[in-house]
Amino acid sequence: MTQAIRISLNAQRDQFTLEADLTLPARGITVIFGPSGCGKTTLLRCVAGLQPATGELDVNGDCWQSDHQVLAVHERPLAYVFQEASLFPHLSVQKNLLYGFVRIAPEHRQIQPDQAIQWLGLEHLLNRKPDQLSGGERQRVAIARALLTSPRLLLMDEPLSALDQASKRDILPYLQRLHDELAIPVIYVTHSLDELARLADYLVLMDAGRVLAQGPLQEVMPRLDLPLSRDEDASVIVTAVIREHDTRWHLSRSEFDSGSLWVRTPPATPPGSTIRLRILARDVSIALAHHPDQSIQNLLPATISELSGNDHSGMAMVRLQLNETPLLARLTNRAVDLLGLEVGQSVWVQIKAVAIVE
Ligand SMILES: Nc1ncnc2c1ncn2[C@@H]1O[C@H](COP(=O)(O)OP(=O)(O)OP(=O)(O)O)[C@@H](O)[C@H]1O
Repeated sequence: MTQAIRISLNAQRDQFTLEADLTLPARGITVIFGPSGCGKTTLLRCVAGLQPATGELDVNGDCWQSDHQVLAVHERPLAYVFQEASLFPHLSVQKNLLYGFVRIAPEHRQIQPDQAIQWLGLEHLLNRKPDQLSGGERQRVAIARALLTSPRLLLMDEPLSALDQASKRDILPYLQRLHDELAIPVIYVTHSLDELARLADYLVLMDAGRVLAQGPLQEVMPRLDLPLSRDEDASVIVTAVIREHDTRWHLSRSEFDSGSLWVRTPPATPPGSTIRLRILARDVSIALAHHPDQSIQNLLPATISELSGNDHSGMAMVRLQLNETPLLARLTNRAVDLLGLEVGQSVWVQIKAVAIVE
């Protein structure tokens, strides 16, 4: 049995055509990213069976759609979380949570209420009614309720977009927890590069109804041929392990495939903890020689693997390899010229800031 999500769906609505050919991992969070109107919601709706599409859909070995059969919406074991939580207003949080759960046969229940309540931090909210919750709390209840239906696939369509910045910040750690704890695959639509950087294991970039690129986050983000690398916040994601703390300066040494980086000590991360780092292209600078000043931190040897100038903006993007790990650096075209940078050259990169995103 193939453990993957195979989506090969075409749909047409008025002038808009969706052509999606995707193979997504059997578990983890796949983020669908692209400009407004590119078809992200249409894709989710076709997967859910809410919108007619032709083609094939196979979810971890179960056929949901083929030339011979098309499962109706209610026959697809999935859950859908929308921008606005649609909870039953007259039921308490607890009753909202149990609504779907009790309708699942006990032998098909993959997640127990206590587990979902703990993951989403709902213990103190169980007796409240939805109108006594904040927007972020309502959305956490909606996610827990969706999980308790034990879906084979969880679809999330911009679940944070209706929330203010503070509520988004509060809810993200709960979503991040789902990476490790949840065996159910998630397809997550967002406009936000920040959510993408924090949540995605696998990334699908869409444009005008088509798939521009798909692959593991670490492979897609550094690609210079894709629009993400031209974004003001272009960045790469690096997974690292905390090795030691410098308690005097509140810094920690984190080790990744290709070296070490000092980062601000994240809370509750004993040595051995895995963290996800986001390194923005604008925070990376390039030097031709090792600087003798030992106080400079996060200076690493690298090789230039690709260069792309942009005459219009005057800025260039440089792709570098630190052994196994790709990195992006945004420089002015003038700096590229002054330094005489070219592909294959060995240089030093200084990483001026590293954000811990998980
Ligand atoms: N009910 C509808 N009838 C006709 N066309 C529609 C309908 N809903 C959406 N569309 C069109 O389908 C295209 C894709 O829309 P969709 O909502 O899937 O995009 P999206 O990427 O999710 O956008 P956004 O990020 O703005 O939510 C758009 O061109 C849109 O105008």
